[in-house]
Parts: sequence; structure tokens; C-alpha cells
Amino acid sequence: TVCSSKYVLSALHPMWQGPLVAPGGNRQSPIDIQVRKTVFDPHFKPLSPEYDPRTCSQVWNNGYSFLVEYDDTTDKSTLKGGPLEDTFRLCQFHFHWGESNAWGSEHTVDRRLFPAELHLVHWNSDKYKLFEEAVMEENGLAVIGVFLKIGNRHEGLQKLVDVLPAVRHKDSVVEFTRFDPACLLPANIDDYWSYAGSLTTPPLSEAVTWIIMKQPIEVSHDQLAVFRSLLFTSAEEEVQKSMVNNFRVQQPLKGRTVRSSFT
Ligand SMILES: COc1ccc(C[C@H]2SC(=S)NC2=O)c(OC)c1
Ligand SMILES: [Zn+2]
Repeated sequence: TVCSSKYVLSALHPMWQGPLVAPGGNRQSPIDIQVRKTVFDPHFKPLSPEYDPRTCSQVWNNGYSFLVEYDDTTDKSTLKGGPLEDTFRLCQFHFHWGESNAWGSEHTVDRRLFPAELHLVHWNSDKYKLFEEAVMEENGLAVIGVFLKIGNRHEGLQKLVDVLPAVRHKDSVVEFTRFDPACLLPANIDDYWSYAGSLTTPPLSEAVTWIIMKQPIEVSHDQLAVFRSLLFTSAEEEVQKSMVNNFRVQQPLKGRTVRSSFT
């Protein structure tokens, strides 16, 4: 799918030494969500993710994270509702994590860091024909962010964890089918925050309506350890680098309001 296999990251380093703030960027991500400054929006509709597991196609190590890619040539797996006016098509999901459980998420809640964060990436298929068009537009993308915390083993995630050794190196791909990403959403998807932001890696496009779930999901310490067994480097490179700390530093709010779906 275009949404992930075509982009080339300038991730020269786990914390990729890209611009700390995109030139002229005034809606950059990630941010700290200061809960007491969020504003309840009574107009938010219930969020309705409708994912067809049969659109799942492969897992790919792109040298920055591992992506689970979905066939986004039809509207079989979509996200509607919440703050969104249009229908958005799922194209991939991926994670960000730390070298220790003390940090790893991109967003924070009142400065609280989580060991990892899931991003489910969707593009506006009502307005655009392809992901690469949508990524250039301010209403083009919708990303659901879900925090991961250490706790019980996540049975749904385990199917994905089991194939990660097959994509240990950068540029490796493995077929992966019939995976329902809804199993990675928290029990309560009615409580979330939403704000206007950006991609968190180059090209840092300011095209994202963020939907950050209030309730984290639980994964086991051992499951997260398998994430850390992945490598940034390809099989050919002499020096192998562990894929950890693949998160961006937080960006200034620049006057933006974070809205909440709950009081
Ligand atoms: C040119 O298109 C791109 C570039 C980078 C990413 C990945 C970034 S954006 C995000 S949110 N988290 C990430 O790690 C894309 O993801 C849809 C799409
Ligand atoms: Zn991401």
C-alpha cells in the first residue's frame, strides 16, 4: 500500500536528527496532553472503526518501526465518527517504544510517559483517491493513538509478536493475514482526546487529525521485549543497531486546543 511502502524516511538515527520543529510548523506532533486544559466537545459522535481482517496483508520492517499493512484499495476497513466528518481508510499500523519500560510513547498525558504507543493510520477516501494525495492536505489523515502499559499478556498482539523475528532486519517483509486491528483498541473507545497535528517523522506533514485513546492497552514485559529485538539495520550492515527509542521529541502546542470526548 502506498501509505507505507513508498515513503523514505530520513531516519539517520533512532531519534532521527531531523528538524526538531518543521520549518514554519505550527501544528506539529507529538505533544503533551495537559488534561486540565482540554475542552469537552459535545458534538463528537461515537467513534466507529469498521475493520475487515481480510484486508491485512503483510508486516514490514522499514528501518524505523514495523508496519502492519492493509490493502487500502477499497473501503473495506474504515474509520468514521468521533471528530471526523468523512470516511477514512485504514492503511497501516505501527508502534513507537523505548529501550526501557520507563519511556517510549510519543504523546504524554500530564507529562506521563508510557512504554509504547500504537498508531493506526487512516486517510480520507471521501476526498482523495490515494494516500499520497491525502498526506498533503490538512484534513487528509486520521491517526488513532493507543498507549501501551506493562501488565497482562495481550493475546491478540501475540499473533503479531510471533512473526516479528521474521522481520528482524530493515527491509524484511513477511506475509501476515486475517488480523483484526480492532483487538488492539482499548475496551472503552468512547473516551479520547483529539487535536490537529502532524506526521511524527519526515515529511512531518501537518495533515493529521489525532484521536488519542484515554484508556491504555496492557501488554506483557516479554511481548515488548520482542519489539526491542528488532533491528534498525539491514542484514548486510556490519554494525547491528537495536530498534528502540523510535519516538519523536515533543513539539510546542502553539495555541492549539486539545478537545475531549468526555467530561
Ligand atoms: C509520507 O508518509 C508517511 C511518512 C511517515 C509515516 C510514519 C510516521 S507518521 C506517524 S503518525 N508515525 C510515524 O512513525 C507515515 O505514516 C503514515 C507516513
Ligand atoms: Zn507513528
